[in-house]
Amino acid sequence: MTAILEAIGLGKRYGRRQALSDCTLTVPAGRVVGLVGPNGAGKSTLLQLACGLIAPTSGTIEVVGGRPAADAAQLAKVGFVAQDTPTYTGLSIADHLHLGARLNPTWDKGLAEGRIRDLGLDPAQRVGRLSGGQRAQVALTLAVAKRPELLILDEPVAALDPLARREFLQGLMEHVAEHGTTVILSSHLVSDLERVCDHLISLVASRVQLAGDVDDLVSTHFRLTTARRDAESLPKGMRVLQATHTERQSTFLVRAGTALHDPAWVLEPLDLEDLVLTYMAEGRTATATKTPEAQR
Ligand SMILES: Nc1ncnc2c1ncn2[C@@H]1O[C@H](COP(=O)(O)OP(=O)(O)OP(=O)(O)O)[C@@H](O)[C@H]1O
Repeated sequence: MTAILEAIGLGKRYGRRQALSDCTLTVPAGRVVGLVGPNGAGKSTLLQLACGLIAPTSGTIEVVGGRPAADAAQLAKVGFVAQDTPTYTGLSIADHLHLGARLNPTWDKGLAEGRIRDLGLDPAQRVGRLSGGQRAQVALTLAVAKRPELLILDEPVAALDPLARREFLQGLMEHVAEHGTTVILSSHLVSDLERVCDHLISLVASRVQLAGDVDDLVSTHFRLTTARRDAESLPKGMRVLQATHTERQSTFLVRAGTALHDPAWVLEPLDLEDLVLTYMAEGRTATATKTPEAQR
């Protein structure tokens, strides 16, 4: 497996606030990676460290074989669309494309102009007059026309309506299919991620809680329903993430390394949304049980 991002003990602290802690992570190349986690979990911090906008306070990070933003060649390998899809409101779309061409040695003029045309946008239009969805598309066009090896998108669809979101993600997937770009995409919309991602990273309370291929994660997580019993009585090797009980019945959300067979159990696979929410809830409980001092 070729890694496109490798972090070892990566951390970022702002004064007394730890934004990211002890993050050790390998992101395989050629994937569309979903980054999830509750507000303030450290997603933007990790993405900004990956593109070199901020420097770590501990540990190391390498992207596409080098230190983020180390030099012009390294900058050219990574495309980044920040959370607020920044653009110059007073400039036209064509001005943005000219700027992109001047600033990026690997600029693909045909790709940029073709994308704007396919979107039905007028290059003479001032970007400040575009809708949020159209502005997001312009920002994505600027990032992909660099022809980066790694494309980092920080909640690019957060402000878009469901149709604009679908179109944005469709455009992204078409680009990935054609150019093989690795994408890391943060979002709170797990159903969107479920459609486009094949690898998932979950951050909770500044720490990596879960990382892996979506297929592997989905095939090892289950909802298990049985006659009422304690979690401790389940076989070893099964990790119980959540347990609920009625008078007669127990339901466990579990992670199991091997296939589960017991005629007394009803097993259902967890979809990605259930899985993500279960881990988030588990992370919240763990954080809540820490002392306030330990959380700082
Ligand atoms: N420039 C900064 N100065 C001080 N604290 C910061 C700064 N940037 C982020 N933080 C803090 O670091 C933590 C992680 O923030 P971050 O923006 O990475 O979270 P996030 O997971 O992207 O959140 P959201 O989903 O709300 O966008 C938060 O507690 C935040 O307040």
